[in-house]
Amino acid sequence: MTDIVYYRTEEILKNDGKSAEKTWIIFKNCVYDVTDFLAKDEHPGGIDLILEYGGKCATKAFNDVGHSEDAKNMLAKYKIGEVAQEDRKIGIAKDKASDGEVNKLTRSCLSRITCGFLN
Ligand code: HEM
Repeated sequence: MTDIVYYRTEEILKNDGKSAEKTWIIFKNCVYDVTDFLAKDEHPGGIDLILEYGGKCATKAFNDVGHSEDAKNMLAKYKIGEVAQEDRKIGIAKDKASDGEVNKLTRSCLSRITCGFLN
């Protein structure tokens, strides 16, 4: 089993797709490097919508659109790690839409790995 990589707020924020080449977004306390997805230019909602959340939490925006399971599966492929525990309730990582979701004790191991995508 691969160890989970935890990222600090400071590092996530840097990868905003503007000041850095990489675009990372946070979804449900997990970190996704969506640089390659953006390079493909295949997002039906356009690149700019995603870039707006570069380095930040996109959970609410992503959920509000009502993305399909296909979209969630697509996103899952870009996961690179999780937000560090100590940063989950502060700053850009503050994630009201999914507070503590990754670590809910009632979740199965599988759901932790998939970041809740399967339930
Ligand atoms: C990298 C993460 C994302 C992936 C993989 C993704 C994927 C998709 C996919 C596959 C669709 C087609 C409809 C569907 O299957 O649900 C879609 C539509 C859409 N997405 Fe995303 N999306 C992402 C992030 C976002 C974000 C952060 C926003 C911000 C609001 C957004 C806004 C939209 C909108 C508005 C549509 C509808 C476009 C239309 O119908 O014209 N997406 N997305």
